[in-house]
Amino acid sequence: MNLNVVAKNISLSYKGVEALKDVSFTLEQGKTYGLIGRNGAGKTTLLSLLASYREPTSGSLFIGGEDPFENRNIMPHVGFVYETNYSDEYDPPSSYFEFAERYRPNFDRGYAEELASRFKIPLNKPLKELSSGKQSAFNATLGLASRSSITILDEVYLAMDAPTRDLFYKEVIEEQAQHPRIMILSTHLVSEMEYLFDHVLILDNGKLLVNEPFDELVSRGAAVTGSSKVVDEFVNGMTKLNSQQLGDTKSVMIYEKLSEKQWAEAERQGLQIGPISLQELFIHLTKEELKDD
Ligand SMILES: Nc1ncnc2c1ncn2[C@@H]1O[C@H](COP(=O)(O)OP(=O)(O)OP(=O)(O)O)[C@@H](O)[C@H]1O
Repeated sequence: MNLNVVAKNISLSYKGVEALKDVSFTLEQGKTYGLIGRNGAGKTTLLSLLASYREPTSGSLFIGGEDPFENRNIMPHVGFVYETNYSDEYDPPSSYFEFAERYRPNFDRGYAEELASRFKIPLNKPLKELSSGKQSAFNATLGLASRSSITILDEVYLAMDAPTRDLFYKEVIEEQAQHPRIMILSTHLVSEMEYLFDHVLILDNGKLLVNEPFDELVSRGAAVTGSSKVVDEFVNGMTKLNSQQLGDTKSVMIYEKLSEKQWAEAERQGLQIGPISLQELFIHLTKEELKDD
């Protein structure tokens, strides 16, 4: 079943709050998407549409060519896991696995138990008694082992410690190799997760600011460093994200695909051009006002 996602001009308003504004994108099987945005940018709102928890106020959303809302052909194939409050949950992980086995067509119980063992999650202890890190790892386990064609993980990694997150990232890569699907990872941990992303979506105040393959996006960011006057002349007319100066040395972050001619010109003028990370792009693209100095 080819369950690609096509979103066209989607907007969603809560009472008085326009959380998503005219957002369009497509998602393809086999790719891992990084969904990034500042607090309140609309990430969870967007994911709740994909999971059919809500309907858009306007625009259209298709999964596998069909409207997913209350659609029994589609919903079992969309797995949405997010930080859940288990403080009143007496059921143990094993009960959730039984439930998932019944309702998730691709759920792999053997893999879920293997992951639980690697994450050291006790299978028969009430969820309310697990530490928050183990609860997060349990959520990630459910998401990975469900092997849903559309697997959505909304910030489930925040409470995990660093070694557990590392284990989780390795599983994401391994799962995409063995059981390719659409994986959407919503996160604030941009710097440590960026190597997982094939494609990046950046939401900013409900608008889709970036919708690009990871490699293309980062190749458009660069830090130009050199003598202040030469740098200023070189970056004149380019989109500038940030600048720093120490004595006569200036470094300007640009958001621009440089041509071969520009690279050669930079070299001729003794300028250094270095890469910038997705995290830096994210910080500067979504700050309140772009600097223009
Ligand atoms: N149920 C709701 N009722 C009213 N407004 C809401 C509701 N849920 C979210 N919002 C508003 O919609 C906007 C987007 O919220 P959303 O939770 O989608 O952002 P987010 O990017 O997931 O944020 P965070 O990173 O803080 O989790 C915010 O302004 C938020 O206050």
